[in-house]
Amino acid sequence: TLKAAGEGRTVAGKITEPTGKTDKGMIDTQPPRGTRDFFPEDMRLRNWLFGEFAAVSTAFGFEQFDAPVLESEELFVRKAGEEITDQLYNFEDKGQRRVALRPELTPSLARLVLQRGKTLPLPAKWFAIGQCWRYERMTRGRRREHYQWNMDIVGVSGVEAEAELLAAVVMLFERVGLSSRDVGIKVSSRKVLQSVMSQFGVPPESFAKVCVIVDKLDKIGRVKVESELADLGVAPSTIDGVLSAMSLTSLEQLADLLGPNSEAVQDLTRLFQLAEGYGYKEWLVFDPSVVRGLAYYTGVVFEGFDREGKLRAICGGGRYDRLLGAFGGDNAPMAGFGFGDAVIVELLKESGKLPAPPHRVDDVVVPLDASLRPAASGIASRLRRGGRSVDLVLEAKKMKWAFKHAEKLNASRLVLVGASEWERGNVVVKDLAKFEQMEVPADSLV
Ligand SMILES: Nc1ccc(Br)nc1
Repeated sequence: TLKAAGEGRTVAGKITEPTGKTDKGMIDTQPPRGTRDFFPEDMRLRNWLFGEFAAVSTAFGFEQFDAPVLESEELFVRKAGEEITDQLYNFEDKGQRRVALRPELTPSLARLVLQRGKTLPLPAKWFAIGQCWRYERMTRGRRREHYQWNMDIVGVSGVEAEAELLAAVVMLFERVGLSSRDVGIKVSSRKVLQSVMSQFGVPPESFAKVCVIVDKLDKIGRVKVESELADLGVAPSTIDGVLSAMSLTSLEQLADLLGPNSEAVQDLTRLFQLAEGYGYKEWLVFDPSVVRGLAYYTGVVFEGFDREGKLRAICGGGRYDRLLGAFGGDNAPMAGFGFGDAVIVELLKESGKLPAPPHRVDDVVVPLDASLRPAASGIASRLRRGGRSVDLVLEAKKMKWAFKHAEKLNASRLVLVGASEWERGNVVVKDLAKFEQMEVPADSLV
């Protein structure tokens, strides 16, 4: 007997062996810990969402790329204490190579850009939708994989690149039915932190680590942030300076703190001006507490959030002008974002905006007699070659069953191949939307 168990169904019986076989000799039908199966109904939703991702990227003239899920570990080894590298899904393969399942797509993008080198026409505007992995102790029971949509611009040093990327994020939100009342995008720049830290004499080499620690403020609280910064040798007075800068609420206040000529103020002022031109300024919120947790960001950073504050960041991104240099190449200005497939679905579900794309076909073709199967198959082939999706009934079925089957498949038409009509070279076509039935020459059917 099948019983529903957790998220999937298993044959009755307890798992008795390390291989996961039950005492009934059945394999464990659940996917590996932290991973998901996509049944057809899940796949239809995923295809819809990824279709929206790709449609936005295409609307912005971006080209799609991909790279292996499996990468050399060295691509992701960074010494800034990031969660993403602490949870790297890495291992040694049978050739004693240190490899890892990619936790993000940006280092792979950088590798491909370096591979093309000077032959890559700039600016390059690339997007990808790829599965990314982390290995987290299951104590927290979180997923170990998700799909991430990335858009990146290589070769544009001005915040025009970030403005374009933010426009793409806004377009996605609008296409899936969300407004600036539902979600917003917090925007800041790491140059804020950089300016404050240099005012307090913090050495530049600590910059990435300080950002990673400060990014955890919401998660671990001020006391722990202060102690981790103190472990880095950052004086309490500096911490006060950093944290007070992060509590500013306007660009005017930022200009008072850093001076109107600070790069952070100029970048952000320009960015908000550009947002006005695109018409999405009301989606943006200046929030200097946003630093993002990736070590390689160097400038503007941003993250999408639900205004009810119930969920984790929906997406995140920013400028990272020194990643190619970190890989031993010549630097080029780069900016991009990552947009996961999980939080957005949670948000749409909670807002009652999650679509449930149905399985449907255009036509159901059914031979009403075994001798008419070759004729029915020929009709199905011709309809398919003409671009229609056709469910050809593969077993001997009566008309009543075929009718119910066509309705279940949300078909537009039911094509009945019956002996008497076929003798006249005809078939019966039931239009299931208009509830009409016609006998038509088989050869005329398209
Ligand atoms: N980086 C990363 C990978 C996989 C998941 Br789930 N979350 C974050």
